[in-house]
Amino acid sequence: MTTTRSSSNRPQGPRSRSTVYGYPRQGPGRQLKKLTEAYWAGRLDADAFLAQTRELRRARWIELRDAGIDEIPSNDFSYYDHVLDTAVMLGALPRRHAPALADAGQSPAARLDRYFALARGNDDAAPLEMTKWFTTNYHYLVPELRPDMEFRLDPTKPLSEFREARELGLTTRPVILGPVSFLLLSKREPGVPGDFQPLSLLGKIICPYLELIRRLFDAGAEWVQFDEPCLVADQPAQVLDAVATAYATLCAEEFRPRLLVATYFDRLGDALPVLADSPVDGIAMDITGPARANIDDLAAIGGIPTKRLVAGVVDGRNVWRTDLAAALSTLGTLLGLAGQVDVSASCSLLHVPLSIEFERQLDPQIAGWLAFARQKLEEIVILTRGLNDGWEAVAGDLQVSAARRATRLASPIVQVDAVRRRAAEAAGLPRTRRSPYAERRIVQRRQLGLPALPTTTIGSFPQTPALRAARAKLRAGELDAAGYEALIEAEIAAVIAEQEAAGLDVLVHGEPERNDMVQYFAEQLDGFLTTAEGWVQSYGTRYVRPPIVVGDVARRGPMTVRWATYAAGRTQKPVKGMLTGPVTMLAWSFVRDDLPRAEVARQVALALRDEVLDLEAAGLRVIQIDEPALRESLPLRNADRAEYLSWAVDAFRLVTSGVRDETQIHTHMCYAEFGDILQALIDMDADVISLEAARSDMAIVTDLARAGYPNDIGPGVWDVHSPRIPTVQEIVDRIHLALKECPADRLWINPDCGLKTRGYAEVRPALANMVAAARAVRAELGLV
Ligand SMILES: Nc1nc2c(c(=O)[nH]1)N[C@@H](CNc1ccc(C(=O)N[C@@H](CCC(=O)N[C@@H](CCC(=O)N[C@@H](CCC(=O)O)C(=O)O)C(=O)O)C(=O)O)cc1)CN2
Ligand code: MET
Ligand SMILES: [Zn+2]
Repeated sequence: MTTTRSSSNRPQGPRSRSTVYGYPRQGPGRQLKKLTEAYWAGRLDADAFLAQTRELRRARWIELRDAGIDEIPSNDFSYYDHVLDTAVMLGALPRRHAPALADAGQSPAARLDRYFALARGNDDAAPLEMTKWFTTNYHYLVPELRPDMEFRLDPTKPLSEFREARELGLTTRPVILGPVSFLLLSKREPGVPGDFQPLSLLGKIICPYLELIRRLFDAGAEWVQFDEPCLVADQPAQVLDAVATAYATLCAEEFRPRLLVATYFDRLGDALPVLADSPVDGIAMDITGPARANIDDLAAIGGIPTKRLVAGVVDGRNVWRTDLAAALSTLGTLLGLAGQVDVSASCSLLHVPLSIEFERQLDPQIAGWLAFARQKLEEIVILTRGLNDGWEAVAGDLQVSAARRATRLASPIVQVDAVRRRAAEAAGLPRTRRSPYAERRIVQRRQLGLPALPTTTIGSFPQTPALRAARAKLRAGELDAAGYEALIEAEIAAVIAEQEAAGLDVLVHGEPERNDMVQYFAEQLDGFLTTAEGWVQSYGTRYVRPPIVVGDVARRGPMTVRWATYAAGRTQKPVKGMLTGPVTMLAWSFVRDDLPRAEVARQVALALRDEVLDLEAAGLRVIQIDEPALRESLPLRNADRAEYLSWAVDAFRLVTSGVRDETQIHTHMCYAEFGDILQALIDMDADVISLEAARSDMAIVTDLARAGYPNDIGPGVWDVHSPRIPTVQEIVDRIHLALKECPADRLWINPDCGLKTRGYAEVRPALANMVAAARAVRAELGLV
């Protein structure tokens, strides 16, 4: 590695400062989850909840301060989601929640309940919709706007958090979702005409933002951060104009803190000159991965000599230790391109676990390769010191960093020759099924003996507290493997019986043995590490522990065959084997940074291909490979999309192309805008694809039909994200909608997604209604 040591004689200029945009909210041991769920269950009253969560915020600030972070954020904390917080702050709430608002008064308990009702719904009003936050596995709540919306600032949250931190002697930088991204991330409130564009509310929404910065200024804020992550996607001129207008207006305010516009997850592209020419005081940019293009783009416009640049050189989305020498060298380059250069992570640290220190079972050498949020703070502080005081001041740290990288690159678990050889040979494997779909479907129909409009589910059945408790006991050594497996068998038998009773056509084993659809496989594959405490917020109080792809991936042995065959042995009906696909395995893991993702995906695909063939050999005639993350991983910039889709589809086909024509391959996807990837869905050539559709009135079926989608489709007829039980009539109506666009002999009837977060009290009647609806439509059409 060659680096220039230019930063030790850095140009005269202000000293650099260390900062972050956000820190994990949950606290050690997922305190926030536990407090919130206790509050919801009535086990904790509002006062206690508020007092204890306040303590959690204090502890986070103290942690940042003690780590040596110079400029500490506030308002990055949230009880549920920061986009919802912004909507509440702006008074941008749908009408169906307005009565609750009016009744709520201003008591803290009433405010909390109203807030959680927006997130989770209540008897009177459905919640806001949840969707993926850019290319991450975090979900935000989608604000709903209408043309006549009157925004009204409620600055309680940012102001009180700012003051709480002040009590610790800290002047924080409030972090707030900026006006343009807020509007772009919102949608129309139900009932609003389709031609309404949320962005048209820009003129109105600026007023509460102006008032907010005045109020924060009065409270003593020196800087405010407005997040505009939407600027890293390709945006039309209209959006870029909106950015210019919005920030010109905000900066024209006389009594205001300085404004930092923060962007992350990719490069700024055309938005860079717009921000550079705007009067904002600082710009925060991602300087990792493809976003390193920001460096050349900055140079091309002559830098931002009058502004502050916050350089996100520490990857906020992955868990590898930063190459400190390389980062310091990058920072040295950036010094010439801005009035001031500060050091940060590429995005909020919300997307990584809290600290590697909690992984006590981990090999210390491997732990040394990893940086979770707390370790990233250390890296940011070291880099800032290096930038200010020269390389010599951090020579020891650079040495440790280099030594850790060296052990990683030389480790026998990182590169496994047999895996490399097999992956290289896989280039020659066919990627197509033996016969085209039109022929496969005939043999599959014949041997599966399914009725028209076959009914099935997406895989998981309720993950009961008893199952989770059993796994916890197994881990703690209070239950042995045999006892645990007996429990899982009993659960599978019960799930099969449930489905027989409901009258479903293609059954599943219910996934009771899986802690998570990604972690479960990662635990059984070489090359993956899993964590004990590496929780990352997925939505609200739900967390995941993303595994870490540390080395070459290979299957040790069959992973699902035991449970799949056990289930198949309990019924005459076909049972669907259930696997998580390669793209989703990568998307919901932290992936190694020393090998192209396409290559890692191919290794995972080969492992899954073996599993598929083992399931087939064991007699499973239907196998589903879930790819719910295929859409969310689509790169934000159009220019990067084709390459991604090409390897993603290739990996799926590598998993599935080895089976006989008789074996029916299903795939499943949820939470997504599929419009951009319709051709990829066709190219995957699954015999059956199930998709989320209930909430969007089956619109996906129209999209697929227009795109000429040729294979079977299972648009979800039951929105499993809501506790509501759909009626038979509602489901019949949805089937009718789907039948307008899809012939009956290619249509399946299933829920939107798995049932793991639901309870049997909902699942039982909803499945019965779903089967009754399918039967009613079959009868009506004279089909059997
Ligand atoms: N990786 C991933 N990403 C995804 C999804 C997904 O399924 N997996 N689905 C979407 C998001 N949906 C989600 C839906 C549910 C949960 C969820 O329920 N998470 C659980 C944890 C799931 C888990 O890891 N369970 C483990 C550990 C459970 C646990 O917390 N155990 C306790 C003890 C529990 C007890 O004694 O009862 C402990 O370790 O402290 C298990 O079952 O074994 C939670 O937050 O509570 C997460 C995401 C998109 N992204
Ligand atoms: C997030 S997609 C979930 C698919 C999985 N088979 C399940 O049913 O839970
Ligand atoms: Zn799903």
